[in-house]
Amino acid sequence: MPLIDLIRREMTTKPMTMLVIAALAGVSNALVMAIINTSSSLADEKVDLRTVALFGIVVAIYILSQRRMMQITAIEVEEIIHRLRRGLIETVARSDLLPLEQIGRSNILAGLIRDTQTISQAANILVIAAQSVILIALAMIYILITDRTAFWLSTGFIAIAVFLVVRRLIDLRNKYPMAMGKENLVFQSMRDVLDGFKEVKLSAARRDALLEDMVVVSELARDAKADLQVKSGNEFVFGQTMIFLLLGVVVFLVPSIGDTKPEAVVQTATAILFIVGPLGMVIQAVPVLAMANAAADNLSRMDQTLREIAAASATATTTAVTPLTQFDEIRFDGITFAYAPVGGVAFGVGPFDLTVRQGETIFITGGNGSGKSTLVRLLVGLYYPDRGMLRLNGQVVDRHFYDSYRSLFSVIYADYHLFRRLYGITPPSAEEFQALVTLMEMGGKVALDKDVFDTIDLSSGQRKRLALMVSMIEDRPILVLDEWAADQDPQFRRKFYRELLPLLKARGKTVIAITHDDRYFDVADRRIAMEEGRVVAIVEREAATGGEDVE
Ligand SMILES: Nc1ncnc2c1ncn2[C@@H]1O[C@H](COP(=O)(O)OP(=O)(O)OP(=O)(O)O)[C@@H](O)[C@H]1O
Repeated sequence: MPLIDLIRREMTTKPMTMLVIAALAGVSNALVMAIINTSSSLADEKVDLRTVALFGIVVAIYILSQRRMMQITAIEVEEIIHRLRRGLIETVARSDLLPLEQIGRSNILAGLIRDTQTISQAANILVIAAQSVILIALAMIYILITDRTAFWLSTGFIAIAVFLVVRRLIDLRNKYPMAMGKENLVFQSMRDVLDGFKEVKLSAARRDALLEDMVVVSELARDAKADLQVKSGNEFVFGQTMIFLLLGVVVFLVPSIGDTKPEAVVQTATAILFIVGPLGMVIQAVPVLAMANAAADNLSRMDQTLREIAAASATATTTAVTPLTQFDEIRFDGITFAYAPVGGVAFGVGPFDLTVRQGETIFITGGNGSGKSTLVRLLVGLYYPDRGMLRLNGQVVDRHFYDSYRSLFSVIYADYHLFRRLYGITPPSAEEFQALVTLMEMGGKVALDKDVFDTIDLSSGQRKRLALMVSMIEDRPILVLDEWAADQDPQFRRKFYRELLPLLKARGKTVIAITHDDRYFDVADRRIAMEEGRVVAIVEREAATGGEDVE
């Protein structure tokens, strides 16, 4: 069972310790019942102080052991979930981009948020159910000592009830993952509404269509889950009915067979009444267990997939990566790459035969979908070539060297993510940061407190400037920019091409920029023109178009 495997694999408290504490709580709970039961049947006699003292001790043991049990469970479960989350995030961080894109963000988030929460919420119910089992077992022993006939009848009855309930619940087992799958779809729709909120807000037609779609998936999830709850509820009622029948048997049938004394009937009936609650808990816990099990299964399968992806990436992330601070030359020899086919058609790029030398400013140009970003992803080591050789300073870059290789690049993707913190980057001095703010014309817009920006709520052009500032602080040998200037105003765009790129070049940086700004093509040492995944021209030092760079 995935949940049990998960708990056994991850639990740090010894199972024996758990068992002893659970048994203590269960036994003390049962003893409370036994003392009350025995004393109440002797109600006409004088109160025995020793019994009262024993009662007090047993209650104290119950309080201590039950609290300890709950405490251990809460801490253990949250620790397991913490480690699971951490493991998943670490594996995600070690994985390669392409397979991660295929799993999809929604699925990874569902695992990280919903499934871990399901397990966390189930933990207490499961502990109480486990204790209930102990309690039921002890009550049965009590009944056995009190009256054999009643014991065998009760055992038979409970066995049949448990068998029937479990068999009916097993039928429901496969429905849990299905219901969760339906909920995943709701989760994706929710993300659509939240991520696309601005688009949704502006179009009533889009909003209505999206909501309609969401209502359909939500209704499917509702029906699947309600169906489960109703069936689980029926099982609960069925289980309780079995108990009532059992009580009936003990009270009406037991005295007429065998030689059971009337007080034994009372004691047995009281003991059975006492286990009504625990039996209900066990029955209720079965669907919870099934849900937590499905969640654990989902998590372990995702963990397994992610681990396989991470292992296949075979990069050196497990060992410390020594960042490369310089290079002479990167070479692409006959490199090709193709995406997995979409609709039967696979987009491929290459073969590329290219060289990037230290200090060069290179532009990559071409129409939409011509493969520029794909080339950049190959260049910075996010995608691995299907064929061909990647060489750094003449040495072949094999997969084990990719992490070091990637450390050459600072990249601002078209869909870049701006972090509020300078994660993994040594913060600049106040003077250095101020100089950057002035250079990027960001005065009064952003401040750096140690390694945290006071805000990243900026205009899209300003956010791009801030991203460039971060790259300059990061100070890696190669800066890759994907249409960086696209959302800059004409003046700053001009500054970018005419001042910033030459400045970076003067500082010895290699810049590779995807651009459509043809009036500035002369800034590049080389321009690589692409069409349909292939390089169609390499233009060395283009002539300036002449005239002012006015847009
Ligand atoms: N993650 C992906 N999975 C499958 N195919 C993809 C993926 N990303 C891109 N493609 C395919 O690769 C082609 C080239 O995409 P790419 O992003 O490299 O183009 P581009 O030249 O950068 O375009 P643009 O100027 O529009 O940014 C696309 O037309 C698409 O068919």
